[in-house]
Amino acid sequence: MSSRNSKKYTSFREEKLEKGEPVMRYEGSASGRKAGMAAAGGIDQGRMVFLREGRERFELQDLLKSSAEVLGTGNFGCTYRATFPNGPSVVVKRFRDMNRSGREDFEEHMRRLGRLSHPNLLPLLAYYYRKEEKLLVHDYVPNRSLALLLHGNRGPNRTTMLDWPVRLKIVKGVASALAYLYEELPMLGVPHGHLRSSNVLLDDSLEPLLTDYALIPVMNQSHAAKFMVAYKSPERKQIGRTSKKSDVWSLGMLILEILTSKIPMHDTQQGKESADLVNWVNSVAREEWATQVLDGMMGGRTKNAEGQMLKLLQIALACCEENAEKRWELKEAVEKIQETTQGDGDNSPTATASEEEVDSSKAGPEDDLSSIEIN
Ligand SMILES: Nc1ncnc2c1ncn2[C@@H]1O[C@H](COP(=O)(O)OP(=O)(O)OP(=O)(O)O)[C@@H](O)[C@H]1O
Repeated sequence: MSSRNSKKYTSFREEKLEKGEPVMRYEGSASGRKAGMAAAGGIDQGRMVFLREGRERFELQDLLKSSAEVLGTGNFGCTYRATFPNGPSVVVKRFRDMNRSGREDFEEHMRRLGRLSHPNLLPLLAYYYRKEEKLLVHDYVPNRSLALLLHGNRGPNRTTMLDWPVRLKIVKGVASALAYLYEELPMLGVPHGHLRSSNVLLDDSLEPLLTDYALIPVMNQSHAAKFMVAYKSPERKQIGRTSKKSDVWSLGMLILEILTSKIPMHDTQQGKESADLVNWVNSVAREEWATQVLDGMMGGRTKNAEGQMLKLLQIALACCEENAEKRWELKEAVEKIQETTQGDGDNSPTATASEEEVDSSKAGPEDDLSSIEIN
């Protein structure tokens, strides 16, 4: 390295950091996706702060020495899976645009997030603070994300894993975690802020675990405005600001995605053709919803399944109401979702309906929906 270069960068890794590129040392795996965290240098000041009792602790140096796999590069930085020799895997997410607050406020917010505890929230295990960059550490969730299962695997696995009871369980779990966030973080303008299918992870029993929640208060505002899902809500476009109801809109979009297996517009790459899910559903005649809108791969029709799917579709559309004033509060949306199966009895895949029962459950979506009030 020339002296000019060595003056500018003390190492290859710092050069990468400065250029805003993901920093890693490739170890020559066939896919090129295995990387050593060892090279993630330039982050060796500061300390790793753990937020959970009873969890195995490690230092930043251990993390840097672990073997790491890049899970993806999202809008905020790179996300790695780091595996310790004889230890568990953790996920380390690197954020560069997280300087909205000073260190004290940042740490206070992290402690607040560290105290959250809900079966459908992925706990924040630890964080690392450096002015230029923050690391957030969570457990690795082997089933990865709902986005991957819905859109990344069109094979037989998707049919068997994401059947209707599982999708309903995911919707209910997400709703319950959101309700918890709203209760615990009433001081936040938008308590989740980035609800999308890649931030819904699935545990071994396919229970949903929300991640990337409550980060708006610490994200640089311009970056949040450009990339966070809450900022894509109609009110942000109409009146230039988000509100507590922005998460309700995101929830509606997520439910539409779950029911149709189509990717919402805010999640598609620029230039890639896509349909706005709300407009698309509304463009299909109601009598056709069961056959044209609902993902046929949900399969396993139980006695009441189709009626429940259509109820949930109506609820999702109500959550996506353009006018935020008229849109439900989160509490109301969650109640409607939890009521979806009320009085329907067993919804397990074993309670499969006979052909006749399935046919009769198709008898006019409006009949099935008459019991829910929208708006
Ligand atoms: N704890 C985790 N366990 C397993 N997979 C995870 C975990 N956290 C994130 N992922 C997956 O890693 C990939 C990259 O995540 P990342 O958060 O960087 O990007 P994203 O969710 O696609 O976009 P965004 O940056 O907007 O959140 C995604 O597929 C995500 O679902």
